[in-house]
Amino acid sequence: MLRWLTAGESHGPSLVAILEGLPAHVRVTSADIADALARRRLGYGRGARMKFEQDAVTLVGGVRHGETIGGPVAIEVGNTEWPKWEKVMSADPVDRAELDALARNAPLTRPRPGHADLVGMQKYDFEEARPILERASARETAARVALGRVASNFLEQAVGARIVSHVIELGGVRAPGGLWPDPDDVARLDADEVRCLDPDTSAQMVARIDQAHKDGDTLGGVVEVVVHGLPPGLGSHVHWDRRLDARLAGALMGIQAIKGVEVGDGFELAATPGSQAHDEIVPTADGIRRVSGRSGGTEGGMTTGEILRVRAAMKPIATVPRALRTVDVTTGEEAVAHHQRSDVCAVPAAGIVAEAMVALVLADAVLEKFGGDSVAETHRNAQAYLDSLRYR
Ligand SMILES: Cc1cc2nc3c(=O)[nH]c(=O)nc-3n(C[C@H](O)[C@H](O)[C@H](O)COP(=O)(O)O)c2cc1C
Ligand SMILES: C=C(O[C@@H]1CC(C(=O)O)=C[C@@H](OP(=O)(O)O)[C@H]1O)C(=O)O
Repeated sequence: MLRWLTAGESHGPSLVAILEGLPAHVRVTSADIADALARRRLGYGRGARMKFEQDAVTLVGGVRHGETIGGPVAIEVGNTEWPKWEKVMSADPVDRAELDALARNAPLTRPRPGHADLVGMQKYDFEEARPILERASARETAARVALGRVASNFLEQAVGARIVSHVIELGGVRAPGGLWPDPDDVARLDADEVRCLDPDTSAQMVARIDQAHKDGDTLGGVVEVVVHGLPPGLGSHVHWDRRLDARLAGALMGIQAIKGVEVGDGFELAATPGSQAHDEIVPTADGIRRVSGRSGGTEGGMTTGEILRVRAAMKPIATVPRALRTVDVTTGEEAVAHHQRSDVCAVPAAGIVAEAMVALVLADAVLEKFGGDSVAETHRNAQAYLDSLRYR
């Protein structure tokens, strides 16, 4: 079983992440993790913080000379904004007068609609939103992306699976259907301002972001994660919580601002007659295959061995520059929500986070099926299983 946790606040000294249960000899370096984190910072429409903050990666445990050694992998991602927040976010008590003198520490009593602010204050008994928004912030996704890179290195080395994501909709602009990226498209996608495969759609998406920026508004969209090279039989039909599609959906919905998930053609299938909705099975020189990929590569909660395809819908950024109505909780009077700075759109970054979540779920499912205390053992077990399928 693969277990993982993250901790840390948006303006704290660092985020920390632990991945436990990975076999030994997974090749991974700090440069790999820094590379994954750099991909998460890409994307047209992100706010000022992405430009002046760096992700400072330290591999704290579980890796020696570029390979995992079987113990928990611990990663620290430093927040380079920390010096400005040292007093406001200090773990130890700080003199009250000193805190009151800091403009940065002004109490956030006008909770922002669409954020965890208000309900978090009610639930955790705080008079202002700072302690809530610090942890609710999607800054935390940097820690997930760091772990996701370790998981995706494992997947590639153990079973040869490779993950890629792309943006298929942004601010209502949709890419043409049926474009599924290949792992070799990653560099091209990363070079595109909105990580969209189709250049014309990409230009329209960028124009839509510019317009939203001018209007003091924000945008959401849809990302698709595509995985090539998975074996059939990850997950199981036998129980709801072992179904791979349920596990993927839960992991994707666990990303900040994700409000919908589809597996394969998802909602569109609901409107399609059965004769055209399923993937027919045929014999080929490559073994038994499906002629289409509408199901998204799962049947009965298990991978089919075809391309896995899942989508996640992100709501528009909730800190809207043209601030929304709220209540000042100190007076109970109507007010406008806090706004300092914000992303106009973070859909391209959400795609990188979605890749990480999918990698973590799949790495867990691979280990559940094939086990192994070294990557070579996982690989041998997977290969023996694939060999046994030759006639099925
Ligand atoms: C990569 C990424 C970046 C985000 N950046 C912002 C941002 O700059 N401003 C903002 O208001 N929300 C941003 N969000 C979304 C909020 O974190 C999220 O909406 C908020 O925590 C409330 O959670 P909920 O939308 O899941 O209810 C971002 C989300 C992601 C995945
Ligand atoms: C810092 C990151 O994203 C942040 C996520 C976020 C939010 O509310 O979720 C709000 C913004 O932070 P701030 O309020 O400090 O400007 C984003 O910059 C990051 O992704 O590394």
